[in-house]
Amino acid sequence: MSEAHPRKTVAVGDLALSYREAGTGPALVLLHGIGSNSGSWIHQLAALGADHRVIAWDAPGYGRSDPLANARPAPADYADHLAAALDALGIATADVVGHSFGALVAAAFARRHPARIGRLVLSHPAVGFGAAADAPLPEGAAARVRDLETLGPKGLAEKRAARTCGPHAAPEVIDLTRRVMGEIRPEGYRAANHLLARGDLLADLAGLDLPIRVMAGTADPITPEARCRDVAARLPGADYVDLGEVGHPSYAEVPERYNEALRRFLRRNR
Ligand SMILES: O=C(O)CCC(=O)CC(=O)O
Repeated sequence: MSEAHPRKTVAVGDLALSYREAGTGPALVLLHGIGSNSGSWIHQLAALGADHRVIAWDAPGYGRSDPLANARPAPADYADHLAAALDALGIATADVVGHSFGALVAAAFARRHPARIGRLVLSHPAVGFGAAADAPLPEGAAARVRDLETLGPKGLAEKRAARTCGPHAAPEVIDLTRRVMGEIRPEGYRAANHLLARGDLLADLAGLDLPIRVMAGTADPITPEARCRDVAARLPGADYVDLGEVGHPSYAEVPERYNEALRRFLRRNR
C-alpha cells in the first residue's frame, strides 16, 4: 500500500513514530481517522506533494508507531507527541488537516501549540464528548472496541469498513478502506477511542484566531453532514465546503475534489 511513499520513522522521546512524506515546500500535516492510518492518504501524498512538504503521520499505536504509555490518553498526549515529531522533522509551523478523530488531535494541537499552526482543515470532524479520564466509553466507541475484541482487526474491517463509504464509492475505495482498517492495532485503537471520548473539538478551538475550513459529505454515516455544518457555524470565521454525496473516506472517494478544496484554502493568505 502506498509504496510510492514508504513509511519512515522519527524518534520522539521514548517512542518511535512512523509517517509518510512527499514533496518539498510549506509543511502540510495530515492526521488520519480512527479506523485508518497514513496509508489512507495515498491520493493526497501523490498530488499535494507537488507544492508542499506533506507529512502523513501514523498516530501513536497505528501503522508502525509505538503506542502511548497511557492507555487512556488525553488529547494533549497526542498533540504534544505531534509537536515533538514536527520538532524532530525540523518543522516549525504547518498547515494541518485532521480527518474525523484526526480533527480532535488537530484541535488539541491548535490549543496547545497555537503558534505552530497556520491553517486548519477539519475533514468530516469528530467532535468528542469532553468526558472525564475515568468515564466509561460512550456507546459508539464502546461498540467499536467490542467489535475489535470479538472479531479482531480483519473482522472489524469486514464488518465496518464498507459501511463508512458513500453510495458511489468505487470498489477500490472500499478495498483501501478495508485494508487500512484491517491494520488496526488493538492498543492504538482502544486509546484512540478514549481520546474520542475525552476530546472536545469546539472547546479546544474556542477563541483561537485561526483560518478554519470544515469539509464533509452528504452521505457520511459516521460524521453526519448536519453536525459538520454545525461545527463550521460555531467557529467564527470558519467556512464549510460541501464535498457532495460522498461517505466518510471522501479523500479517497473524490480525491480530486478533496484536494482542490484543500488547495484553494491553502492558497489563502493569513
Ligand atoms: O466507526 C467506525 O466504524 C469507523 C470509523 C472510521 O473509519 C473513521 C476513520 O477512520 O476515518
